[in-house]
Amino acid sequence: MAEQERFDAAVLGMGPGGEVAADRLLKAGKKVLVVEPELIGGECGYWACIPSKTLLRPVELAWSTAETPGVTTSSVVWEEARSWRDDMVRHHDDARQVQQYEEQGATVVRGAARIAGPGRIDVQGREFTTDQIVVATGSTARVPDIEGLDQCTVWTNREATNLREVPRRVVIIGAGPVAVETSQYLRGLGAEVTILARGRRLLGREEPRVSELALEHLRARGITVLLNTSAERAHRDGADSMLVLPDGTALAADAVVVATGRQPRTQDLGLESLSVVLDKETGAIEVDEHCAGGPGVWAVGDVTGIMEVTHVAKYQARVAVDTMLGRARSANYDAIPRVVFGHPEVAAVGLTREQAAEKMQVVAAEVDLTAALARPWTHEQEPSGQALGVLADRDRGVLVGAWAVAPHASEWIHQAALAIREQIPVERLLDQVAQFPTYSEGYLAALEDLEL
Ligand SMILES: Cc1cc2nc3c(=O)[nH]c(=O)nc-3n(C[C@H](O)[C@H](O)[C@H](O)COP(=O)(O)OP(=O)(O)OC[C@H]3O[C@@H](n4cnc5c(N)ncnc54)[C@H](O)[C@@H]3O)c2cc1C
Ligand SMILES: NC(=O)c1ccc[n+]([C@@H]2O[C@H](COP(=O)([O-])OP(=O)(O)OC[C@H]3O[C@@H](n4cnc5c(N)ncnc54)[C@H](O)[C@@H]3O)[C@@H](O)[C@H]2O)c1
Repeated sequence: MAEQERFDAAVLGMGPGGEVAADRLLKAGKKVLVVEPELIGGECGYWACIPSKTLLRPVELAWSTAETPGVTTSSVVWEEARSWRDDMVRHHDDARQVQQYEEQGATVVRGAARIAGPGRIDVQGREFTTDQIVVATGSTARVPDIEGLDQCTVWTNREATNLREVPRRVVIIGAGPVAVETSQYLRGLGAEVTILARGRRLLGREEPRVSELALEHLRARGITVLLNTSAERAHRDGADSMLVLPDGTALAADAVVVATGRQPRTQDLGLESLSVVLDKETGAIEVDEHCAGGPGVWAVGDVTGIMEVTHVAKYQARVAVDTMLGRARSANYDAIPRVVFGHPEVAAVGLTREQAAEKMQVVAAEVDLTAALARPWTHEQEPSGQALGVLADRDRGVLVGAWAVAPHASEWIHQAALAIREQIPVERLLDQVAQFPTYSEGYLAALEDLEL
């Protein structure tokens, strides 16, 4: 008979969702099993958030430096930037993380977990029993079904964030956050970059105005953005990967980056042995407001397909574990910020105007930050394309959405997140006093323009 050990909880997958769940359970004194086939830190730590933000940083600094009088224009030294990225992804070595979890009392098992039945986990022939299972197995890149693409040099987020050499010509398929961020660091590192967007705009989840500004900025950096098109077929021609567009244009690339969304990792997990429901279209685990997928089973992060960002994975883990520990919480996905890092940053929170108009009498205002504020001019010499938009419910007099395209927007969007989530009346927000000269002052300018 196989070895059997009993645990209070088993965490399957140690990306940000799994890590927060495990940390919280260990702090509560629980006996915890953690299972991870690759590296503790997950996709986010090694192939997504961390390396992409690390590669964007030298690029944005080089671009900022060029825009700031009195500083020597710096160029990015690839080998040094790469070395910092390698440090940030821990050279794909998680020995310290394993040790830290073991020191906290966890049992760490390397391997792919399979659920053998309620409360039963199998990892490559080792069996464990547990009262609770937390599924935090994340997602993988979805590769589009394009004839001949398999003959090409195709990069998912994994190769794109861990590149060793910068390709000369890159074509990116997709127009979401991954495409917009990746295009900027590759461009800043010297590649010729073309984005193929199958829709009319970039960042299709955001306000059309956000898409317009993002497009302006990318094009100003020399990134080619082709809208309303995609690769119809592909083939290899010597060293070149060739993508053929519907109008017959053939694009040659040294690497084709697929940035076409994510696939929740629910296959081969043995979920059929539990009363868990998977979304028919995406395969994501359906969860209730406590992130429970069934009795004794919880799911957090990308595997739920709810909002595939790290801050949501971590939030869901807090909700699930607190509920498991008898302090029931319900997840509220209102007003969770969405950010696209780059130069400048794009940030948004709450509803878009189209979404809001279905539910309420909506009023909107947009402020050109370069016209309204001093800060853009003390930040760079010739600022342009920087704006803040706000949306309010006329009847309730509260904000329901906001977006910004400007430096550091990822940080100061949180003021709108707080106002929306807590439904702070616009009247009260108008009495806030933001420090001078900052981007935060933009809120007053935008709120004063709202015709409530
Ligand atoms: C290029 C890119 C950049 C991004 N940048 C950002 C960003 O800046 N900010 C942000 O908020 N979000 C960002 N995201 C999204 C973010 O990476 C994900 O939302 C986040 O990683 C989800 O965390 P998770 O814990 O659900 O899963 P993951 O990070 O995917 O981790 C899941 C873990 O489960 C493990 N696993 C898989 N199968 C099994 C199994 N059978 N048994 C046990 N373990 C298993 C995997 O090996 C992995 O370690 C980015 C995504 C991409 C692609
Ligand atoms: N800063 C951040 O927080 C950050 C950064 C990167 C990614 N993420 C998250 O990671 C997830 C994945 O991002 P993403 O940009 O890959 O996905 P996405 O789902 O946001 O966008 C996918 C894009 O690919 C296009 N597409 C899909 N299938 C296609 C096909 N067959 N041919 C051509 N185009 C196709 C879509 O039209 C869309 O533009 C998202 O949820 C995103 O929010 C977050």
